[in-house]
Amino acid sequence: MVTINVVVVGAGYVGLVTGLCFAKLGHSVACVDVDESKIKALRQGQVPFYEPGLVELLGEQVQEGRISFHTTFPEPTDAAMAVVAVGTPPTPTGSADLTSVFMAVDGLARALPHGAVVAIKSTVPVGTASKLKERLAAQGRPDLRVASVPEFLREGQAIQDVFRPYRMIFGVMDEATEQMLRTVHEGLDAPVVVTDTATAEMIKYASNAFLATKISFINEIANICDRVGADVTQVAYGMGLDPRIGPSYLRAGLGYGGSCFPKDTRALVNIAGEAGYDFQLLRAVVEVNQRQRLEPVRRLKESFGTLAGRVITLLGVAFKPGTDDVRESPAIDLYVALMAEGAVVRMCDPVVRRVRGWISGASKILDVCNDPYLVLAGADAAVVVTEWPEFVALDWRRVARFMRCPVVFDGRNVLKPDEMKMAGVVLLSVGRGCRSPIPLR
Ligand SMILES: NC(=O)c1ccc[n+]([C@@H]2O[C@H](COP(=O)([O-])OP(=O)(O)OC[C@H]3O[C@@H](n4cnc5c(N)ncnc54)[C@H](O)[C@@H]3O)[C@@H](O)[C@H]2O)c1
Ligand SMILES: O=c1ccn([C@@H]2O[C@H](COP(=O)(O)OP(=O)(O)O[C@H]3O[C@H](CO)[C@@H](O)[C@H](O)[C@H]3O)[C@@H](O)[C@H]2O)c(=O)[nH]1
Repeated sequence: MVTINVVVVGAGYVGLVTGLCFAKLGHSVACVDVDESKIKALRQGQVPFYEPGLVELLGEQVQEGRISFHTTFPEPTDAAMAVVAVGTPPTPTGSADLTSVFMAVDGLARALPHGAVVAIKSTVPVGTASKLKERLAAQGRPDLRVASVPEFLREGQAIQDVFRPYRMIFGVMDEATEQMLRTVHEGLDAPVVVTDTATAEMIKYASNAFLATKISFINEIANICDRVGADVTQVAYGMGLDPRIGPSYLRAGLGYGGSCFPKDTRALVNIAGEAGYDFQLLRAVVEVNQRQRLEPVRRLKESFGTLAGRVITLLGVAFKPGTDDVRESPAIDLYVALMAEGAVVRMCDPVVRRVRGWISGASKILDVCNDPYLVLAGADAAVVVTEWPEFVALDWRRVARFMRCPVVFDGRNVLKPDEMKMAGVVLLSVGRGCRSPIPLR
């Protein structure tokens, strides 16, 4: 195999895991990040976020001497390929903010040797690779080759997704770039789709938008199930057995969160709008998702009458299990909405320790407890926001005894109704056929 020198710009979820993957494949990797504390931690073998298996993989590759961490570009570098994996957060209008991508590419323009490949892994609007090519040419670097190599990893299982991807998309402008990408990815066993860069960029957005659509669709079905007395978990199972539909992304609940689906769906609505097209379907997907997050507030209000003074415990703050990422977590919207109703809100999560939330127009740091029994004691209701196995495995009989009112809203449909009934819990769920308000003491 050929060893390639690779520079990875951005050492977050995507950059770090990608860098480690290339290192493991035998390449020599330099990771660059502007965040000094992140680089310092990585040099000490610490991963500044929670991702299963990453600390071990980092330790192994540092030991092998195949990966190094920097706060500035090694200038000039002999890297034949650079990967751009910096953040592309949403602007207030919902489109992707490309400031970090431009900074990264401008840095690479000064650092890379002749003919190197600049592979964009950040999720960027369709047409960005072409614009970056022009930007590089304007800086006297028409020789640099720009590619779009979107990333599809899921947080919480990032290593598995990067080492065993469902597919690899190589958006290229010439054959030499395709060849370089094939060489660098040699050893990964997945179908390769070679396209132009705009198509590759669209594959990324369309994939996320489609998965988000499945989620909003099943949440709509769930809301109807509640009104007509059907069980959405069985509906999803029955639907998913049809291979044309498939079982994945049909778990009804409090909707999607995280750093990608919310941002990328809004960005695609914007991309369409800027191209003169109204993406009606996706706009509805976004709207349904926003409404779904607050379903527990409506349902608890129906039952309690008012939430003023009620103690409500949110079980789960991370946007999904297996990560400490709280970006766009439904828990934060729920916290704010419950506080606005006058409730006393407590939060619990096995890995998140604190979270920032906008309360009454001010940004506040909110503490998160890691002992569910502590925050459930004396509570009037609990909401399962994140389906951590720790919450499913609670001694619910014990919990029901020491909650003031043993009401649990299962926002992820992970608790077993029969077991909860036996434990003495009043269970509310999403789409399992119980819409009528349960009058509560
Ligand atoms: N997180 C995911 O699951 C995921 C999956 C697929 C694609 N993506 C996309 O990949 C991109 C990165 O996402 P992430 O979650 O890894 O972000 P992140 O915020 O975890 O990491 C981005 C890193 O880039 C660094 N950075 C910013 N500007 C820089 C610069 N000019 N030079 C060097 N470093 C710089 C930041 O300090 C940060 O450490 C985004 O576009 C995202 O949409 C994310
Ligand atoms: O049936 C389902 C499946 C997921 N979710 C929610 O959807 C969100 C996203 O979940 P997941 O896809 O597992 O997490 P991410 O790490 O955000 O990964 C998505 O976003 C990444 C960033 O673009 C992509 O790379 C991945 O392919 C894509 O799955 C989470 O809030 C989940 O709770 C549901 O509500 N129901």
